[in-house]
Amino acid sequence: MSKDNLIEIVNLKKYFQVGRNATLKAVDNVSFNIKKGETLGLVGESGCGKTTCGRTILGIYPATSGQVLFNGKDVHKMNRAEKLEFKKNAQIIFQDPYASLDPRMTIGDIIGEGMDVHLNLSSKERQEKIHDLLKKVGLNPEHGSRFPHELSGGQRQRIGIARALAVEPQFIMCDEPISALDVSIQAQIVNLLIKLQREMGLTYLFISHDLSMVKHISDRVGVMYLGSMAELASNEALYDNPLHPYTKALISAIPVADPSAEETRNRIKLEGEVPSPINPPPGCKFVKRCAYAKDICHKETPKLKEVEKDHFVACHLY
Ligand SMILES: Nc1ncnc2c1ncn2[C@@H]1O[C@H](COP(=O)(O)OP(=O)(O)OP(=O)(O)O)[C@@H](O)[C@H]1O
Repeated sequence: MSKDNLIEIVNLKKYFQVGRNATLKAVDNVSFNIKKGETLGLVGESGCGKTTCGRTILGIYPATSGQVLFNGKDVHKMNRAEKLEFKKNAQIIFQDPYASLDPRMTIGDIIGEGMDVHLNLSSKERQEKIHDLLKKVGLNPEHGSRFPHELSGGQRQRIGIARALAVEPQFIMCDEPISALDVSIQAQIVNLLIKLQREMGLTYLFISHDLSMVKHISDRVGVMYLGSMAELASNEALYDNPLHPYTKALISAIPVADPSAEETRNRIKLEGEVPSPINPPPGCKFVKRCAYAKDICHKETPKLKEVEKDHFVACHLY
């Protein structure tokens, strides 16, 4: 394992058994790394496997096969003590700031809960840390005695962030952390995450279907489709020089602010529905979402390969 990597994911599969005979391949042989201190964005249409991938990395779901190495240790083979340490080091920020905070607990106790398990603090230290965290995420110490229903959506997501930070993690999986928020609040939350990352040296997996927000926050970006990685590259390479036809289509659909530019730009239409991951199309699974499909594209789904330095793509055309 390279010492630059915090996380290495090798041939990860997460299959769900649905009904008696069907298998849903939510994550199907995915490999990538997350470097220390970077943000890896994971994008793709609804149901492509982003959340399942993140949850399997965190060990919330057992892997069907493959490995997730965190600081060189396999997350799915850790003993009790290692698991406890991993739970402290790898936190999650949830999509829905309304459902993810216990309405019966005060904000202070929500933030303090993880500290009680993982940090050995006196009650004075605990209180001071809660106050510091509230300030760090742009709230006041007085918010600590309030309940979630007294706060706005943006404020609640700030609490979700403070809760994740409370146990001093190395890694945070941000699972669509802004999609339930008003557009006006979304940039504030993303900028807060960027600021905290710089201050605390955090590593993020940022899951979203909002390609412009992912561009804003990520160092590298992976594009998922039907449980597979279509393309993985640096932020600049992916947005300025997308190689996979599917990535090209997704990027061409990003809304632009200028209506006159909207008329002239070359939008690649994604026709029809995403196929079911229970019954993906035969041959290359990307074929239904590929504007350039040729005869060769009916061979099996190609593996992700490096076609330019640090630019990986799974496509027969390369
Ligand atoms: N516990 C589960 N049991 C069975 N199928 C599941 C389970 N969780 C997810 N799936 C299926 O796995 C596939 C991937 O789902 P997942 O939530 O990971 O996608 P996603 O890309 O995060 O989508 P979204 O953006 O809508 O959250 C979907 O077809 C989903 O229905």
